[in-house]
Amino acid sequence: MKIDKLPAIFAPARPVLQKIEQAGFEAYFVGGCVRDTILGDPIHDIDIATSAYPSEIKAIFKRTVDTGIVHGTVMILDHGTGYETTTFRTESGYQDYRRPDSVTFVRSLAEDLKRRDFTINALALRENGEVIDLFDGLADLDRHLIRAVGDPNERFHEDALRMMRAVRFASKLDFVIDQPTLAGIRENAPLLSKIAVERIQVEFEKLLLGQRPVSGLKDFIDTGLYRYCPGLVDQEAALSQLLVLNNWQLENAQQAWAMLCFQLGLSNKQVAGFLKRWKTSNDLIRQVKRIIPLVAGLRDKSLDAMAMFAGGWDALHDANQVAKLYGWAEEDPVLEKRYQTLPIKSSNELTIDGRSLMADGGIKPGPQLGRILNDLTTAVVEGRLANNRDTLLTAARTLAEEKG
Ligand SMILES: Nc1ccn([C@@H]2O[C@H](COP(=O)(O)OP(=O)(O)OP(=O)(O)O)[C@@H](O)[C@H]2O)c(=O)n1
Repeated sequence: MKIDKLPAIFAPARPVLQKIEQAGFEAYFVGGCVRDTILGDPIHDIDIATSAYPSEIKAIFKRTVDTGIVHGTVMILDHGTGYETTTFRTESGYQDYRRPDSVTFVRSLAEDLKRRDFTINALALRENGEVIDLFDGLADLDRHLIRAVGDPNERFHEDALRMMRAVRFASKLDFVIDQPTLAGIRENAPLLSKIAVERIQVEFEKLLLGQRPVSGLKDFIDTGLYRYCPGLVDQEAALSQLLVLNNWQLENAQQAWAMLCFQLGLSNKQVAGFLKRWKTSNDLIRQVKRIIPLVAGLRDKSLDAMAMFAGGWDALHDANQVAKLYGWAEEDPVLEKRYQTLPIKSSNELTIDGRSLMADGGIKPGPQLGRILNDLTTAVVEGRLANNRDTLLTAARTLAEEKG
């Protein structure tokens, strides 16, 4: 097969291949960029495979960065764009830089392609648009099939993360996993426990955010992969409940993890522990902890002004997206209007603060000051007091007398 017109993103990359070829080596576009070109999906980055060793690439190009030299990867910098260029290799432990000795360089493209994970990822593309398809990857793209290249057991022993990649691609592309490949996952699932959690996390998140998460998740559960993921071993029932929800579509990582934590029934305290085991960022943990009470508020129809104020718009929007899965969401514009009509959206907007309560309201410093400030904030958010300086100072004095 020959692609007559490559997507525009390849235009500046073609001279890079030509230059490597002119130096006497082979070079091809490989991996996701070829798959996505044929599917007509957006392409994020262009990977190159070559017969040249990293030192040889570095001799050809002036500007390179050693991004993964032990794995044979050098980034070529060309007119502001980086191209990851990797020497043909056979290996186990893709991207696992703790195991650099698991790589063997080879000089043939066929050797390289046959150690790749799935047939749809084992296509190579020449600079002139010709596709090299040694394992029927084109037919599998056509029939929407995820199939290991050669023996699934061998592929999963080389890198157990590939089992997570299979379920991720099933969700992301809305493809089906071929039976022998699925059987291979079932058999080798325990190998996942050897894989760094950070790598599993990336794939699982992509699964949850894919086109058809329910299909990837079904395979994730049926093959037993979930047992080797942090905090999920006892959660088959809760995970399976997700499969009966209409095919859902989430927008971002915080929604995905909030949905998962909510579905698992985790308290806000447990959320932090669970997500730490998954090694997500602290920022994500903070966001999820804001979203979950809002989802519960939508479920219980108890979402009041103070809850919306405390959560903020971003968390509220995310919570509504999660609530959609369960049929608890409010119409987006209705929710937005409710939020927009809050008298204030942040405590910065209050016409008083701790300092003015002391200076102009005569309130003494101490815990009482904090309590009064909280009461005033709530009263303004709930529309019981106007956000007017004199009104609030008077109310503060009354509260101070009451609280004595
Ligand atoms: N565990 C892995 C990881 C990657 N690959 C090979 O390396 C290519 C590039 O991998 P990567 O960039 O991680 O993923 P993509 O397939 O490009 O997919 P995406 O960009 O959507 O993540 C894959 O297509 C596949 O040929 C592999 O065989 N085994």
